[in-house]
Amino acid sequence: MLKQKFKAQADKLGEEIKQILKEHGDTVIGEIKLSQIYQGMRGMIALISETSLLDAQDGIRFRRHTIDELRQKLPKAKEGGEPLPEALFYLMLVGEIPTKEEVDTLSAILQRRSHVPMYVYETMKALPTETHPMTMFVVGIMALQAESVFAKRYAAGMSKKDYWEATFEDTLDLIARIPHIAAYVYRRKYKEGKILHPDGLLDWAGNFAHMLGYDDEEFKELMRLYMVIHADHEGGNVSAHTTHLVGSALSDPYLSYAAGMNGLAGPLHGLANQEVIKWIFEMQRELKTESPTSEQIKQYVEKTLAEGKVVPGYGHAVLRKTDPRFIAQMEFGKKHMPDDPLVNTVWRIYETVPPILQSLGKVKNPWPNVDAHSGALLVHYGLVEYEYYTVLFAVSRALGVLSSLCWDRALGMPIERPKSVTTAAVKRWLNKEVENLGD
Ligand SMILES: CC(=O)SCCNC(=O)CCNC(=O)[C@H](O)C(C)(C)COP(=O)(O)OP(=O)(O)OC[C@H]1O[C@@H](n2cnc3c(N)ncnc32)[C@H](O)[C@@H]1OP(=O)(O)O
Ligand SMILES: O=C([O-])CC(=O)C(=O)O
Repeated sequence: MLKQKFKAQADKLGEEIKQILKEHGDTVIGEIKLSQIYQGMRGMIALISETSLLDAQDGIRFRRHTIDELRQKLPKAKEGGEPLPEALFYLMLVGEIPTKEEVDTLSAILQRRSHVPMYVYETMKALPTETHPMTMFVVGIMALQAESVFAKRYAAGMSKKDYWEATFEDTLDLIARIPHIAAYVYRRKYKEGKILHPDGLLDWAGNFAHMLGYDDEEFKELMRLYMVIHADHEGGNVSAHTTHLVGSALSDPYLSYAAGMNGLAGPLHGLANQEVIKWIFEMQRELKTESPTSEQIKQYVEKTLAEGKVVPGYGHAVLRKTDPRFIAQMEFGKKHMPDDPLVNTVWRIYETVPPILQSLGKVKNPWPNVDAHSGALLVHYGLVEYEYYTVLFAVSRALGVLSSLCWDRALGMPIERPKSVTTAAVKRWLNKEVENLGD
């Protein structure tokens, strides 16, 4: 059983960590420059996250498997198709690639746990329809928090040794229920509240596509790919770090995930996926063409920069090459919609933007990230409501941040509380008025 398998892996790793710390706990792993504490802690190794690891050149690896490898090795809904996101969740939790049978069992477990109480829908319904989909979504998650096993058991006096199990239960419940909340947000906001019933025979992402109202088999494949590639990006990104941080106070998985998703809703992070399509639509409107030329794109990019704005979908805090998640989506586009004008515009932007950003001399990574591509694929299938795109990202990110939270509690991670200092304290230290920074 998945739970027992996870616990056995966690116990094994817990022992190894104990030993590592016993032998090497005092080993110095690097030095911190003053600039780093003013500049977003870039490059500082400060966290442990077991589910994935980011390489600046090669991109994300989930348990050492690249996106390419996952697309080949993970079980699929159909021959030659995209990997099943449940399989990635299993891999992140247990560290092993599951068999198709194991994934099917997990899909069935998620189906069984997917009931969302009526009051959660009523809470979301109370919001005006103009409310941003991410706000509606997080309100839904917060309403659902009343269901938390962790919160109930903690209130009843749960022992530390059981935290992992309560977190595991909440994680499975949340992953099962999140697509239902997300689909409700879409149908309520954009489809006059006409809710679609789940299809119990479909996998997690296939059923999500169905509940959104997209039964095209190709769209279901896109959802499977989308849910895999957005799931995790090691531990330091805003959504993963926030979920981990809030969870470290023993806030339950509902509270922790909701907190992380409020971070995902920022335009420099997950909201960039809506900003990209908004920016392209504005460009098309302004230039009065569906397919702007490279020269027209160049001028529009220069205008964007002159207005003091960022080019959405480009740049990254860690990556220094084209995001392999962008490439995976480009491959999907080449296979399924090579002549789509909007998708072709995204590819022309890819040829045009990097040299312009490079020429600024300050942008550390001029290449596209995951968000530069995702919207165009969705528009192709008719999902044009770009304000909704970050909710899709949030559904996927649940797989990574919640499996990480299971690891946090299973490994007995403590409350996170780094030290901060004031600039006055920095000045006192630089002037040698005090011996240690922070005194
Ligand atoms: C899923 C994800 O979260 S992926 C990221 C999604 N976000 C985006 O696509 C938004 C556009 N990109 C950006 O704003 C940035 O590249 C970030 C937020 C992703 C990374 O930020 P940083 O690590 O600070 O980037 P970097 O060190 O390269 O920034 C240096 C300078 O280049 C600028 N810069 C970086 N990327 C861009 C860009 N795409 N367009 C214009 N300027 C940029 C920064 O704003 C900064 O300018 P400043 O010194 O005047 O403040
Ligand atoms: O790694 C980051 O900082 C942002 C990102 O691409 C992600 O979270 O998917």
